[in-house]
Formats: sequence, C-alpha cells, structure tokens
Amino acid sequence: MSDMRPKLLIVEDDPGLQRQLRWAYEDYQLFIAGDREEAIEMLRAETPDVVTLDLGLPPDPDGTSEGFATLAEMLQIKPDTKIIVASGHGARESALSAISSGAYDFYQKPVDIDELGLIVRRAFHVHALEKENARLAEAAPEDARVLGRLITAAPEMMKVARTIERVAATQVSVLLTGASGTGKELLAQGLHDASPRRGGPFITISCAAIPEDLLEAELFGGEAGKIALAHGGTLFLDEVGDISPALQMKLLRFVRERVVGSEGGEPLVVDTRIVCATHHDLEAMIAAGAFREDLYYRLAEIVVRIPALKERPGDAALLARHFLSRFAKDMNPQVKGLAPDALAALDAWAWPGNVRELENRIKRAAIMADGKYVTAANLDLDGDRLEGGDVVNLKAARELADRRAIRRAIARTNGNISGAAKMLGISRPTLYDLLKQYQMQG
Ligand SMILES: Nc1ncnc2c1ncn2[C@@H]1O[C@H](COP(=O)(O)OP(=O)(O)OP(=O)(O)O)[C@@H](O)[C@H]1O
Repeated sequence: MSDMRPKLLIVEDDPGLQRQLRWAYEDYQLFIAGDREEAIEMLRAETPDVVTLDLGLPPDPDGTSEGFATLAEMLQIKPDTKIIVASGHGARESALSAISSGAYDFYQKPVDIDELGLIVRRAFHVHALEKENARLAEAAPEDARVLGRLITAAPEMMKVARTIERVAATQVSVLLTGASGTGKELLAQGLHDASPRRGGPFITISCAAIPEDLLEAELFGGEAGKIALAHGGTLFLDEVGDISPALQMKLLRFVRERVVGSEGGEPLVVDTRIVCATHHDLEAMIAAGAFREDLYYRLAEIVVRIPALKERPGDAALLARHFLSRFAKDMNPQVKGLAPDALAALDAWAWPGNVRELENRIKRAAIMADGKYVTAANLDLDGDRLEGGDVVNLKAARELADRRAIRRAIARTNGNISGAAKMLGISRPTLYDLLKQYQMQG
C-alpha cells in the first residue's frame, strides 16, 4: 500500500540530530538531506509540502550563507513549500531575515522536539488550507454561474434557473415564491435579461415597503408611474402578497386591460411583462379571503419556488467564497479564504435570512478578520467567542488555533478521539498529549 502520510523534508547536517528528528515524526514520511544538493534533489523528487532547514550547512556550517542559498533555491523551485528554518542560539536576526526571504517560520536551536512538532503540524495545516482555497478559487466562479449573476452548484437551484430560462422567452406571467433573501429579485432580473425584452427597462417596486396611498401613486401615477416606466420591459412587483384589496382590484384591471390613466385623462397603453414575488403563501391567503383568486391566476401562470439556502447543499460555502473574494478585495486585501472552522460553521448554520444574511455576515467578517483566513468567530457563528480576545503572541495564537480545531473535530466526530485525530491529521497519542497539554479533558 502506498504511504499516504504527508511528506516532510529535514535538511540537517548533524547526524546526531538527524537521528533524533527521525524518531520524532511518526505522522509524516520523512526525507533527510545533509546539504544543499541533496535537499534540492529531494525537493524535486518528493515535492514535500513542509521542509525544516538548518541554516548552518556545509561548506559554511558556522555561518548562514549556504542555508540562505538553499532557502532561495527551494522557494524558486516550489514557492508554496512551507520552509521552517532553524537558527543557532542567539541568531534571531538571521531567523527574521529568513522570514522576510520567504521562510514560513523559524525555531531556535537547541531543538525542542515538542515545539518544533507543533510548528511543523501548523505548517502542514496552513499549506493544506492554502491549497484548498486556491483550488476552490479557481474552480468556483465561472461554471457555478447561471443566469448571469446567480451563483449556485445545487441541483435544486439549477432547476430553478433552467425553468426561468425556459419561461423567459415566453410571455407567461411568473410568480417567484421563497423566503426573504433567497434571491427572488436576482432571479427576476435574470428572467428579464434572458427575455426578448432585455433591451427595455427592468422596473422594481417593493409593495411591502411603501404605504398604501403612496404605492397607488407609485404604480399608477400616469407617465411617471412605475407601470408606465416599465413599458417595453419588465415590471417586478416584489412582495405582491402585501398589497391591499383595493389595490389588488386596480392591479387586476391593469392586467386585464393593459392601460393606466394619464394626466390628460387619455388612457396610456402599456406593454410590460409582470413578474411577481412573495414570501407569503398566496394560496392560503386566497383561502382566507385576503388575496383575490382571479388576480392570482393572472399573475401566477407559472409558479417557481425558490429553495432556502439551507436546502441547497454546498451553496453556503460557494457563495461565501464568492462574497469574500469580492469584499476582501475592497476592504481587507490580506484575507485570502475561509478557515476550516468557518466552513464548518457555515455548514451548521440554519441561515434564516438566506443569501442576504450570508452576504452581510461575510462582509462583516472580511472587515474583522485579522489574518489570512476568516474564522468562525469572525462570522459571529462561533459559540466560544470568550477565547477570541486579543492574542498576546504567536505561541498563544497557535494554542488558540489548536484548541479551536481540536474542539471542533471532537464535536464533529461526536467525541470519538480516533476520528477526531484522523480529521486533524495527527495520531491518537498526539491528540491525547495535546488534550493533556491544553487541559482540555473532561
Ligand atoms: N445565488 C446567488 N448568487 C449570488 N448572489 C445572490 C444569490 N442569491 C442572492 N444573492 C444576493 O443576495 C442578496 C439578496 O438577494 P435578493 O434581493 O435577490 O433576495 P430576495 O429574495 O429578493 O430578498 P427580499 O425578499 O428580502 O427582497 C442580493 O444582494 C443578491 O444579489
């Protein structure tokens, strides 16, 4: 069976230390190089994701020149390699300049195996994250786009989009039903854009947002009314279930006769296509006498039900990435993606406000994130925010990240330590050690 463990390359010229390190990493496939030439050869042959590199290599074992040359060459060959450099005691400066040359992290000799183990593990974790985010950033946008601006990978939503495309070419009236924030307006716009009327205006009016007397003027107010403005295009009546019985009557008359009154008293003939949306159950409203049945049948020749975000598997993450890349670009360019705990939290959330809520949360998180990745805490979906206070130093930050990842893995595997260890990419004994170290038992 092929070895599936992640590959770690150790570049170290001291045979004693080589031996010591060989025993320390049971979770990885180890490759050991004693000088630059061997290191480069192994990098090319095995393409390890993480490398630990001693800066004092022959022929300059007491200096750092050969170490820096190796670092530069490796990064040139494989820039995504996470290289952790080792510096001698008191050589903090060279460690820092290695970081500015592209090293991922550093540790100081003499080696503390536990500390180095933690750094190596984090390096693998970060590498995996970056790879996953890069893959998704490449894969998602174009093929996940339907009807122009709609983003989805869920078959339920694809079906909706296909229906919209098909009815767009016809003259039938369409009623979109679905909860708030599911994308009804976006779909109505998509319908207009896919229809022969795309060159005409797309006029929207939200019937719930305007008091009744104003709504009447907005709709029917002669040449300046929304109905007349939609001539040659599409009129989108959002929240049509909220209009009063008197206005329902007037709307019915328009739908039948296709004319509105003008200032001069002459009726204006309006050629527009009506698309409606509502989050109400109109059939129940009809049964209760709150909505006219005759109007309903005029407006709803085709009814398209839009599934809630929760009913579209995978879409929360897909949309989150889309919104994040948009907002991060404008507001916080260092943010590159979503951390695994954020993805897990997106998955677990019920999304009562649907895509609109998701969009707002991602916008806020993009601003709040202070690293490369948006976390569950940034999304405000994280139960354990108490720990999210100011981070004192890198060690504390690592511990915090470890604790979060561990707690989440244990929660997701229902307390199964073996399963959680597997999910975290570490051995069971290592996980037990961490639980003890962080006093997370019980
Ligand atoms: N599938 C999607 N892909 C990309 N953006 C989306 C998607 N669905 C919704 N949005 C965006 O989410 C926000 C809410 O969508 P929209 O206004 O269309 O929802 P709605 O159902 O009309 O909501 P409401 O009933 O509250 O008016 C908009 O900014 C819209 O662009």
